[in-house]
Amino acid sequence: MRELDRRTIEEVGIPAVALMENVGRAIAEEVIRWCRERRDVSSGSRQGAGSQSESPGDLVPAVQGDAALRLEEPEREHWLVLAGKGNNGGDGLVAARYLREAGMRVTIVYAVEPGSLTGEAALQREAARALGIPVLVHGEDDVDFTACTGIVDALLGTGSRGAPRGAYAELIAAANGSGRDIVSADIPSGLDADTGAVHDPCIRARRTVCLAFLKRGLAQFPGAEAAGEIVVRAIGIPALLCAQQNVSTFLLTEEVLRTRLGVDTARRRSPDGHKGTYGHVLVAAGSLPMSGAGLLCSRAALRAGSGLVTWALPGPLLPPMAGAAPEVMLASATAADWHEASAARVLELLAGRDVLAVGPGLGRFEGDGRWLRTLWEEAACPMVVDADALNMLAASDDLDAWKPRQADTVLTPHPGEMARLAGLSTAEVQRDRIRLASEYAKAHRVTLVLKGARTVIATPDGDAFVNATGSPGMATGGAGDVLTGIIAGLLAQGASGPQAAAFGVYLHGLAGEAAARRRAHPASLVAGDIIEAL
Ligand SMILES: NC(=O)C1=CN([C@@H]2O[C@H](COP(=O)(O)OP(=O)(O)OC[C@H]3O[C@@H](n4cnc5c(N)ncnc54)[C@H](OP(=O)(O)O)[C@@H]3O)[C@@H](O)[C@H]2O)[C@@H](O)CC1
Ligand SMILES: [K+]
Repeated sequence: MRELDRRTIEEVGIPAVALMENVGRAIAEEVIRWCRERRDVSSGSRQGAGSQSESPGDLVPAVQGDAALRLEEPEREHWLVLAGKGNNGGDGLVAARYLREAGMRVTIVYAVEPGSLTGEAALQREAARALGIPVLVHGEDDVDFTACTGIVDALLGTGSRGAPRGAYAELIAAANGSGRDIVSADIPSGLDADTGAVHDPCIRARRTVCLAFLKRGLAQFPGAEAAGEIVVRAIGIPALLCAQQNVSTFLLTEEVLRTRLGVDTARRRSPDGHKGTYGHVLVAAGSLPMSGAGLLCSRAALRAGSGLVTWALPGPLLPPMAGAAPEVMLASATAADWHEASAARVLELLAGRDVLAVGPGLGRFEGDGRWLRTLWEEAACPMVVDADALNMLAASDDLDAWKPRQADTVLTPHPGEMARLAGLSTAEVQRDRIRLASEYAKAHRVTLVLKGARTVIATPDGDAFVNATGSPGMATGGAGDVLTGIIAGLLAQGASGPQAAAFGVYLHGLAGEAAARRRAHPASLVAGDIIEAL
């Protein structure tokens, strides 16, 4: 983003102050829209909008036009604009001007002595002064947060480094403690825009007006939560430059699925297709205490469209599982529990089948690292590796010594499994999910699905996709087994590893949302509901 700003100003010649004017106006429009929605909600004329949002991090569409700056009885509003010394502060000063023009009461609160503002921010300081907008300076004047109806946070933007210091930290804490609604300019001050890490303190915004493009830190938790609703507003960066910029991180939308990944999201089935047209998944999963994992995975593969699914499982599980899902074929992979030599039988069962999904509910057993290595090296088809199979991978000394796989490989770790794979703590994994997933995927030539709210899909070529579909109700046992089945089902129909992983995660989330809507409360969602909602 900073490079695009720079090129717009230096190479195209659009002055920084012109961009800042667009930015400040966009922020003012979104503040006014916030005021309107808040009034609608409190008067009961509209429900579920604006301040009623229960989904922090949701992207909401922008509304523009001349009417966007009109508010009835604007004098009922008194907003404080907290301004830092950099360009983010300058954005806030422009917004203050537009809000004042709209008839609202506005007070600028400088974090630093206003004389220390430089560049475009200093120009805006003079414009605000010329218009007589009231000013307070932190440290010199008392700032009464209880006297305002809302706060614009223009303290720190993409130029911020580390935890907010001094006056910035004090103003952030006071703003959060005021209980007033906060609208942030670009990012909530105190957020790391790259990783989504939330410093102490960090603004807790109701709405964030993100400029030009969604910043990675807003697409990831906990950053998404600090941002509240997110509105992305154009600021005048030419499309030509955007196209030239080598962007490799994307929010996963249907458009991105189509254009960046080449997924045909509206694909029809051919009228003369038959079950063999749509592939055959072999699921190697399940053990006595966790047989359901294999069942969920197999059923999900069918619901995702795989023509046939065979579930390879320990022989003693066959009788109880027969009839549990009549559409799934069962095959005995071993006479008793899983053991090292049963890998050969799984390979045998793979003959004539198109995809291997391995891991859900397997448990750990003697020689399981060698068991997995045999499948990894010998299975010539695409493979999804999940759950205990990931732990086997993590426990094996050196993945790089294994024979490289000839077909696509998709790994689907949750943060704990990722931590074991990467030799880090779970907290370290969560601190910078996109970077970590990308590095692992590139280094090991796999597609990596790092699960959790805002799942990251990283491809061997270095692209990363952040998924925004899903429901908190999906935090339930078996949801991961369902995802593995969906991805395997898509692979069976000819999708590549990155296509199947990204489209699979996207669909899994949509199905979870649909399933959650059918319940009175998302907490009662169970994994099987996701399969039924597909
Ligand atoms: N480029 C453009 O033309 C456009 C940019 N735009 C806008 O500009 C924003 C980026 O602006 P920016 O680069 O001026 O940095 P910004 O975030 O305002 O603050 C940096 C200042 O804060 C300070 N500081 C840093 N860390 C700190 C900390 N932890 N705790 C305390 N202080 C800290 C640091 O001061 P220092 O410590 O270095 O003296 C520095 O002076 C961007 O997000 C968008 O809103 C748009 O208008 C479009 C056009
Ligand atoms: K900000």
